[in-house]
Amino acid sequence: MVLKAIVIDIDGTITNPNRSLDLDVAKRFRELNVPVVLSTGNPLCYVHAAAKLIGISGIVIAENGGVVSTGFDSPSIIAEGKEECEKAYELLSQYHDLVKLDAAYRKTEVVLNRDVAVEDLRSTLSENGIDIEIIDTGYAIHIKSTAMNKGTGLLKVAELMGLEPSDYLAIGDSCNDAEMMQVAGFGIAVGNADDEAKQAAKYMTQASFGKGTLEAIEYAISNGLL
Ligand SMILES: O=C(O)COP(=O)(O)O
Ligand SMILES: [Mg+2]
Repeated sequence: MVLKAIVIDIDGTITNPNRSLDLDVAKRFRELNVPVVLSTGNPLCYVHAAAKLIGISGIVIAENGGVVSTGFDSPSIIAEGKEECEKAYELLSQYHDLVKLDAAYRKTEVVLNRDVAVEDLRSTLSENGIDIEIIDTGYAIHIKSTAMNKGTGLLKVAELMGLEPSDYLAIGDSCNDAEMMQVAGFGIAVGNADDEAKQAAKYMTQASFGKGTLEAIEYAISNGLL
């Protein structure tokens, strides 16, 4: 066994196409003898509820690395940058019709409904000389600081768990998983993954969504990685 833990995305990776949790994945996590860390673009309350119900670690990565929780009942590490995201949002909303998501819960990002083209948002920002990242995960558009991502989140999580980032198997489906896969010891993209996630991964499963994750875990075990 080379790897000592799993860090894994939520939407598109442990879910079904309708965003419901794949129950076979939850069951499989409980049988594993390595810790499983959820890593998501969703806010902390969402991922903590998911982790508690699945029955896995309260150490999680939320808001694309902006928020790293040190446990269910312990304080979180919250990155700087919310203010610059709000400024970018104010500017963008002068040119585009935008709908904010989860605004009450977000500590580090501004997140938008996917009814606007990201390329148009990026053009508006660059025309106005604003250096901020805009990503589309397939589930939401995130206005985020360039200083944090799931890869920087994994560095913090590894430190909290007394492990190296290279000790983790990273599994994901989208552009926001790329840095985490690059920092981890081995990255697997599920079959429904976007091009950026596929490029960052060392292996891609045939199956998609939660079934892809089940395949990824079996691949890692049968190849002596887990
Ligand atoms: O928050 C999103 O946009 C997608 O969430 P995910 O990182 O769990 O896939
Ligand atoms: Mg995802």
